[in-house]
Amino acid sequence: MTDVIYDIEWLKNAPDMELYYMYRDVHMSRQDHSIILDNGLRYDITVIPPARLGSEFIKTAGHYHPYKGDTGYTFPEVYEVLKGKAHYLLQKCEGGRMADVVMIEAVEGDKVIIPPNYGHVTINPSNKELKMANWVSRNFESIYEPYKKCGGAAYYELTDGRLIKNARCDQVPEIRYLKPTNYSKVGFAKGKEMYGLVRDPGKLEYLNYPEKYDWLWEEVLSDKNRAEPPML
Ligand SMILES: O=P(O)(O)OC[C@H]1O[C@](O)(CO)[C@@H](O)[C@@H]1O
Repeated sequence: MTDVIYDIEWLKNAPDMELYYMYRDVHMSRQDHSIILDNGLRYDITVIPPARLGSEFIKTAGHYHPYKGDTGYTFPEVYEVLKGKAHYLLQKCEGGRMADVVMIEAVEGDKVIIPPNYGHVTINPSNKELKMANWVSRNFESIYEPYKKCGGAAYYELTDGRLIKNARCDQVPEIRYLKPTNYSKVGFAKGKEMYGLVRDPGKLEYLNYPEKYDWLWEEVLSDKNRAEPPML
């Protein structure tokens, strides 16, 4: 984490803290687990306690996912906020420059799809615990190097509410604020945890076959989903 933190002064004397907790490959029964394995999926839970990294809100390290073979699509992911509030900060690098930066604010029950070719960081911008779940393909490992090399994501979210551009990133565009992707078309239902999709894994097919879902990626990234910038 030391490579991706904004407040370098704070870091000099920062305590050795546990920042967040990831529970991997969670399932409620053996039968569920065998469906999850058969479909090449993984369900994880992440808990990010409220904390500050000096003048910055606590966040995950940030990573990209690898390309799926030669499809030109990296593996996507989907999150659900189980408790608290999250800011998902997505970024896409193209031809060596930052082509798009998106922030999605999500609260309990919201689902947020991370489309292919976007890296992501999750920020807990509150003084309460954030608990979230994700479905993702189990067929890859995350790539951390680009975030480490740049000293973090394209923006840092400070505890006074400001979003500061990362000076080490080239030509950073303004943030586009989008709404959560609570789409019934991919099986999400208000008030229902997406863990339940273990009974309908076809609805999660886009996680392993992103090349078949252009309509979904268009929708997820569309300016029609514009939201107001979040208020602290
Ligand atoms: O790998 P990082 O950047 O620490 O981010 C952790 C997040 O990524 C995931 O490992 C999956 O992309 C989640 O389970 C977790 O919330």
